[in-house]
Amino acid sequence: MKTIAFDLDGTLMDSVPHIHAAVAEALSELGLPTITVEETPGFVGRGLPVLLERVLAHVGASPDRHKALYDRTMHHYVTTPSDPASLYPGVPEALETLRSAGHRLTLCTNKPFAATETAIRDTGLAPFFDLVIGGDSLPTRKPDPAMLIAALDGAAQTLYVGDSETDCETAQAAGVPFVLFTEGYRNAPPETLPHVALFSDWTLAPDIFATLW
Ligand SMILES: O=C(O)COP(=O)(O)O
Ligand SMILES: [Mg+2]
Repeated sequence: MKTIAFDLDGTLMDSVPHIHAAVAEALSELGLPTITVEETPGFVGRGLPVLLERVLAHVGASPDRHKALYDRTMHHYVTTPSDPASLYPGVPEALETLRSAGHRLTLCTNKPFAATETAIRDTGLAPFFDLVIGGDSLPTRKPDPAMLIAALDGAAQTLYVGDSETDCETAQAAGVPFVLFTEGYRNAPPETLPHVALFSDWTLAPDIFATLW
């Protein structure tokens, strides 16, 4: 049995439309300029507090608006349903195959825990995971390794599957083999991120992972 930890946004789910909707609604309520869907991936990856710091700087608003923006964004984040169609094709089938093979699956995401719970409930992913660590579950977030260490829970044989520089740095810091999903919200070319494997198609993931042990 292996323990495989997964990132969520940009790895299992194309969550940018959902994140954008929550942030844009909150910006509008606060009377601030908005952001586009196209700009949104550039803000994602280091958790919601950092995302909103980046958004405030981008729209030219004062950092003093951060708490109000955080509270309103969280409200929309947890009350706006996530669409199961936002899962990358083949994700539920791949997780099912990995579970059936006896592996333990966990989630290690910088998305706030409450928003993670609603997203995995709405998209039907919740039953696959033995453990969920969100971006506010611990005092630190990725790329600090503490979240990933907690998500792997002392397992001897592990993998971390993620889409971004943040995930790669986290895996390196934790000493965990990193598998890169290439279709998420990465800025740098794949070859610049150390990885034991990479893939772009979830239907191939279980077979690719099986070559790693
Ligand atoms: O919320 C974020 O900033 C990114 O979330 P992730 O860690 O699931 O990619
Ligand atoms: Mg991600």
